[in-house]
Formats: sequence, C-alpha cells, structure tokens
Amino acid sequence: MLEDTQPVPHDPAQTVAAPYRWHEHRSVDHWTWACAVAIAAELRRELQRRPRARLLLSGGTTPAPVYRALARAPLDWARVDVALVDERWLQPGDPDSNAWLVRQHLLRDNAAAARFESLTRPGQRIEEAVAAANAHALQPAGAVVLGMGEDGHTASLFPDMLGLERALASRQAYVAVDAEGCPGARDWRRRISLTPRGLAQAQARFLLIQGASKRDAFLNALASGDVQRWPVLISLQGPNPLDVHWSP
Ligand SMILES: O=C(O)[C@H](O)[C@@H](O)[C@H](O)[C@H](O)COP(=O)(O)O
Repeated sequence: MLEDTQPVPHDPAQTVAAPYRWHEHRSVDHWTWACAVAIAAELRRELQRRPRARLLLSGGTTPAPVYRALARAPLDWARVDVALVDERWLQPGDPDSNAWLVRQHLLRDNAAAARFESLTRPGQRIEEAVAAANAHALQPAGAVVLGMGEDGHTASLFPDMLGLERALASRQAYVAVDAEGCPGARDWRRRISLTPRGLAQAQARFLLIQGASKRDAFLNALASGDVQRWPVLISLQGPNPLDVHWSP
C-alpha cells in the first residue's frame, strides 16, 4: 500500500513551495490503511523516544475508518494517551461528540488499552474544561490528526469566526470558541479547539482529506495564504512538514 503514497503528476507540492508532503491514494481503502500505518509508525517512534506517546484526534465524518484500522496496530497502547483536537460543547456520551466517535472507532481491539482524555466532563463549565485541556497539553503531542471542511476550517477554527484572530494568536493550547454564524460548525456553535500554539508543539501532523472539493480547498488555501479565510493553514506550522493524505 505504501507505493500509493508516491506523489502523482498534479502533486500540488511540486508547484507551491510549502512545508508539507502530499500523499495521494487511489482508493478510500488504500487511504485508510496508509493513514493508519503512518500514524502507527509515528506512535511507535514516540514510544521508542519517551515513556508515553500523546495522540490528538479530530472528529468529523472522514477519519472513522482510519481509527478502526489504527486500533488494530500492534503497539504498546497502554503507554498511549489519546486526546482530542477539538470538541463540540456536548457531554462525552453524546453520539454527536468527538469523544463518542473516538470511543466507538479507536478505543477497541489493541487500542482499548490506551488512556483517553475527553475534553468535556459532566457538571464542568467550559472554562474549567479548557483549563484542564491546557494542563494536559503541557505534555506535547507526538502526533496530531487533523481534518478539514470544504470551507477551509480545521479543528474548531472556522473562517471569519468571531474571535478567530484571538484564537489564532492565543498563547494557550486550547480555547473556547463560539462559531455562531459559521455554516461549517453546523448545530454546534460552542466548542473547544486546539490553537496554532497547541498544534505547533506536535512532532507529526497528519491532514486526512478526501474528494476533489477538499483537494481544491487545500490548494486554494495555499494559494491565498490568508489564515483568517483558511484556518487550515495553521496545519503547516510545526517542527516537521505536514503530511497530507488524500484520496478521491
Ligand atoms: O469536530 C469537528 O467537526 C472536527 O474535528 C472538524 O475539524 C473536522 O475535522 C472537519 O469538520 C472535517 O469534518 P468531515 O470529516 O466531516 O468533513
């Protein structure tokens, strides 16, 4: 499956100088396994370097098959801390929460031994949840899995969201956001999101996207360079190049 990660002729990385690697896969199945293998390899490297590895995951509809494949990876999962890139302001047991998605699709098979930190807890106010997330974030993430909306949002940083500038400039790893009026946020305007500051500490960043519209949106983001309009551009910031995995 790894041969499918080779660049193809219209590889955007060949035309735009940017700190990322473009991996194109011929089908969703190839994409799924290649993403899982790449993330598992990064976790394995982290576990060789440190006593524990920290993995941050996104929600959305795209990554579930990758999480199910990753859950089968033969890793020392008991030394892996799994946490979230972002969360809708919902209880962790809510089927629309990202915590629920991760429990359903990742915390099973071998990965059932991992330790999971949800971003919300019953009875907690959003400020308390953000403070707890920032305390946990003192341990830098080994790998971060990001998604992207066709509008160019990533995590819960939406284009032209009120307070986006503050979130982008925050010195904290996580902030509370109110995405009122942002169509990409759908029914969940109150959220907690990783910031560029939180993301930049990660050793490896993976952006998992599918479909021509998302590929075009990513290219438009690169061409524009405007992070307020295309918050996905924050994924390019970090010590190593971003790995973008795409399939039709
Ligand atoms: O909670 C969320 O909504 C996410 O973490 C979000 O940033 C997601 O990654 C994108 O919205 C892509 O979502 P899709 O995979 O559904 O397009």
